[in-house]
Amino acid sequence: MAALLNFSSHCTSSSQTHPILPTNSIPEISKIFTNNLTTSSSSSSSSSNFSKKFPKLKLTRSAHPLRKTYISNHALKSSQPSISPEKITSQEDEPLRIGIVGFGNFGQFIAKAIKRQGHSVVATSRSDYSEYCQQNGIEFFGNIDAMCEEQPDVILVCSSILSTETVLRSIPIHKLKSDTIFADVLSVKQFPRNLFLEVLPSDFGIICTHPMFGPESGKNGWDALPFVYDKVRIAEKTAQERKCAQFLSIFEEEGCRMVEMSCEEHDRHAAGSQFITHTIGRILSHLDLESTPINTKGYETLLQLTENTVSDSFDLYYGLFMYNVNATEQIENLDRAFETVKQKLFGRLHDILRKQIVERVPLQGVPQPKSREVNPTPYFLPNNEKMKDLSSFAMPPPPTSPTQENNDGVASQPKESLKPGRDNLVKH
Ligand SMILES: O=C(O)C(=O)C[C@]1(C(=O)O)C=C[C@@H](O)C=C1
Repeated sequence: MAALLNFSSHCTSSSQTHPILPTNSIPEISKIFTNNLTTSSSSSSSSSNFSKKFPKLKLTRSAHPLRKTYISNHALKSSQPSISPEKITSQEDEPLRIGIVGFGNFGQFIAKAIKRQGHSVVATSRSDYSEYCQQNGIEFFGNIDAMCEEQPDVILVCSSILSTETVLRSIPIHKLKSDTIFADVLSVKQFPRNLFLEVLPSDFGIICTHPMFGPESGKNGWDALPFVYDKVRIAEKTAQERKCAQFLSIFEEEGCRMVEMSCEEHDRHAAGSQFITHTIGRILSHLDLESTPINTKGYETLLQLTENTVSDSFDLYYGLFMYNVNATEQIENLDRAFETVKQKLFGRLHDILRKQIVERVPLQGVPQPKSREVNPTPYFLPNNEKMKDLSSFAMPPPPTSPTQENNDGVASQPKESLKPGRDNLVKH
């Protein structure tokens, strides 16, 4: 186990090149990710009545009459005492200062909403985004140390799944306020939760989130799009709790459907939905599908799915697989499902063929033989006469003359040129 743990940290650490995994080690690695949950509280302190606790949010919600808050079992089961609304947020709360670590597409996409909601953003990234930040009212720092000196209330990790551990371990934690909240937006949830719990000091807050949309699917607004969150470790009745509520209100105010859910539950659902979607998209991309003049709606959907999937990085897809303990099972389910479908098709074909061969049942719609022929030849096969010389029904009969047509209307080929195989089946 220890060796495997080392292996797991190697997998997720600095270099982004991972050793090729022996297939049989994948379930073992999956177990590590689930078993390594030592201190996870995975709790949600509040929750059963989100809107009561956030009167400010209620106002916005009434402007969206169709919006519903989905409260998961996880949230309902929470045994934590509820807290009076005034202790959670107050109208006088200062806007948050949010530090985004990893400022690629996704970081920029989230930053826009944070700004729209009146909070300030500082950002850092391996690449230089200073120009973009200057144009968008964001302070950019070329190194993470300088950004942490700004002491953001929330550090929002927007790195890729594969680089998150390296990024997290490079943050100079001692420069931050002791009640800083760490949040992430990864498409997998148990992995960052366990990592945060392992690396961050116990006073630091932890909230794991997953906006179930991105720059493409959320480009026309976030209304009714699901936003999953798990308040893994937020100190109750403290400024940290208020800041956490303010942070969540960004997404609520943008119109998201807030879904409080444990990281385990998220990963189970996401493996059966997002991971399957990306897998089908990746498979289809290998078919090089092209638009035709007669596309059906369904086909258009597949083309769109393929395009969307391949425009995401392969690292994202690999992350969805490698860092979700449920993904391997889904690949296996998919394999089985494909086999079942093939069996259904070929099984039926086989039944028909056997009926013809054994029970001599003629195929519907196929011309019946002349009455003097007692035993009609199965539709697929050469007639009995011609079968005499054949070692296999795949071999057509020897020609009587090089170009003479046989009874089945198929020109015979000279014997020497015949090889057993699909192309030599008698066709009608
Ligand atoms: O909108 C996009 O660009 C996305 O690809 C979004 C998408 C997805 O659809 O799988 C990708 C990553 C996020 O975790 C959530 C959703």
